[in-house]
Amino acid sequence: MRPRLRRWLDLARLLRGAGPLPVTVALLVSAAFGLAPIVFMVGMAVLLSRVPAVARGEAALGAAVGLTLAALVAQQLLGPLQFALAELLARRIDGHCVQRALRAAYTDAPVAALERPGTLDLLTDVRTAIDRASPSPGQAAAALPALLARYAGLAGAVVLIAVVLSPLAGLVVAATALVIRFGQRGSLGRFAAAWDALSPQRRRLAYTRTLTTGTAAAKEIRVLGLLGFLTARLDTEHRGYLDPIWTMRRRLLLRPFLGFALAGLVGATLALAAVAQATASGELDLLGYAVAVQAVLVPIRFGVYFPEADVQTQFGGRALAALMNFEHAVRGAALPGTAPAPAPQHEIRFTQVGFAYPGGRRVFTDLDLAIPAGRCTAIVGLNGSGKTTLVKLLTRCYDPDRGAVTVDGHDLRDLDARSWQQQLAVVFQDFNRYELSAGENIGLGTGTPAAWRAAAARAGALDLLDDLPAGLDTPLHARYTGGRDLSGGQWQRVALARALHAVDRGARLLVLDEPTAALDVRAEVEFFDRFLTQTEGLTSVIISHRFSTVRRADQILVLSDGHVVEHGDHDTLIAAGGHYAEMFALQASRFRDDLAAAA
Ligand SMILES: Nc1ncnc2c1ncn2[C@@H]1O[C@H](COP(=O)(O)OP(=O)(O)OP(=O)(O)O)[C@@H](O)[C@H]1O
Repeated sequence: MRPRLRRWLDLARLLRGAGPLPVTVALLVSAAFGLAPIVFMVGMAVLLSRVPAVARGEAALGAAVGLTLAALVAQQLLGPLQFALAELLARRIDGHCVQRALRAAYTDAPVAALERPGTLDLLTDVRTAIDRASPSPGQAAAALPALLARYAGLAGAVVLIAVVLSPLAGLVVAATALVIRFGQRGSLGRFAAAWDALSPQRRRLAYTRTLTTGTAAAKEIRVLGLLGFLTARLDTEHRGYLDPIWTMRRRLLLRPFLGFALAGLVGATLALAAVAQATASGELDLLGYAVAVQAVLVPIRFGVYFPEADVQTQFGGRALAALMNFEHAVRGAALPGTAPAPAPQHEIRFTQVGFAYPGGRRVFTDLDLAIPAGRCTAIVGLNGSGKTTLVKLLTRCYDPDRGAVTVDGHDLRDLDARSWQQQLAVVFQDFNRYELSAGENIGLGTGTPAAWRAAAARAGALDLLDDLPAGLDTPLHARYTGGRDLSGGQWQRVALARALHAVDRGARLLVLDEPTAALDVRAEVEFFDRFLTQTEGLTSVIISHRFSTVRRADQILVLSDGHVVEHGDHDTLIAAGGHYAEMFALQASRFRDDLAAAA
């Protein structure tokens, strides 16, 4: 955790994101709001000390009355204004923080960095704060002017006490206020640190809550009768989280609060005793007495938490620290390479590639394979053989820890990751189903409706689009008015259209990871026939665990346990009578049955 002073400075620096004018106005309003009670105090003291003159309505007191009333009105008006300005600053600053988090997560961060549990935790903390489920960095920074108001009030009161009573009394009162204040903040800081340590419990609880109250698992909860199990689970998670919180509250907040309240009482008693003694000895006239008694009470208010600032600065400050640590972590892990990536002209080659997921077992030890440019390569293998991991290395979600992936002899690690990824059109196995219109799901911010329809036609998704209530404009989720949800196979066609649209826009390597897993048998056959014709001349890689569907590919690589165990075209592999021939025969008989059933 960053040193305390650094964290305050980091927060103050965030204020720049809100623009100079709102910040200046907020600081001035807060200073005035903090000093208004002091002005009111002096005005009241003047009026109290001249009660008979007030009763006679002497004009000489008009200034005191005016000042007192102005201070009273200012207190009433400036409070809400300070609140509104804080909200404005917080919103603006949080907007900048969202940009920073997005930039770090999606530009600087390779997927490998995002999958590290520590980094993921930081990102989750940032997201929770930005969603305002806990105080945000913007709220923390916007609370700084509110703190200024409090300290301006304290400074005013201390000056008054020093002037009317004695500098020593002013010092005692200031010291008492600051001891209570820093003590309370310290307790809050320790509470926040202990709260952080409970994040695994908090996440489990949040997950169980979402599970029980969301729609994702509603079907299974009903049909499998999981309500009792989940309710008990929710109860256990609640206890696991809330019991330690309450213990911490008593230990870290309540007991120190009682101690500091006692310290405040002692300080105030000493100050009031000094007021009594000075009054008795005649050193203090009525005006001085009235000022001192009110001023002594101001620092006592430092014995409570400031609802407008404390939780915000404490927890929002931690969220900012999480954001800064996240930026640091992903920048440190950024993929190397700056050279612009060439489009593959000759081949992409994996040479002696080794790779293991962080903390996981080794997926590849010495993987060797070549993907010729302008041809279709199919990679087949059983579940867990490493096919998707190969796609992740090819798309530079990760870099290998041994060996190299090269494009026409250029090591991918020397190339700028973004420029390489711009050459790719990819449908991942777990591709995203965006809650956007059908057209936007294909174009994702690029192209025209005509281009989307052309890509959809090639992906076999045109009938599907024409069947939607508002065609390309139909939102692809039932929760939106006029929206429509799609079946797994229909979504897969939309994802294919998205990839083919990317090819139209200049992508030079098409990678499809299990593109037909959700299609029925007839659609799968159709897809491959159409796909190979339409992508002729394009470098394409198709991953599948169905051996029987990729036989028309120019080259088939059989992956087993992280190694290419066979390669060649379909006829060569069948003639070889190895693993491919065996799996093909096994799956093809099933495939024929399914096809016959579909026909
Ligand atoms: N993010 C990850 N972290 C740790 N291990 C992983 C991760 N993703 C995959 N693995 C492991 O890597 C191995 C290869 O997985 P991969 O997903 O590449 O296989 P696959 O051939 O694509 O399988 P499938 O056909 O089921 O999609 C498996 O043992 C898997 O458990």
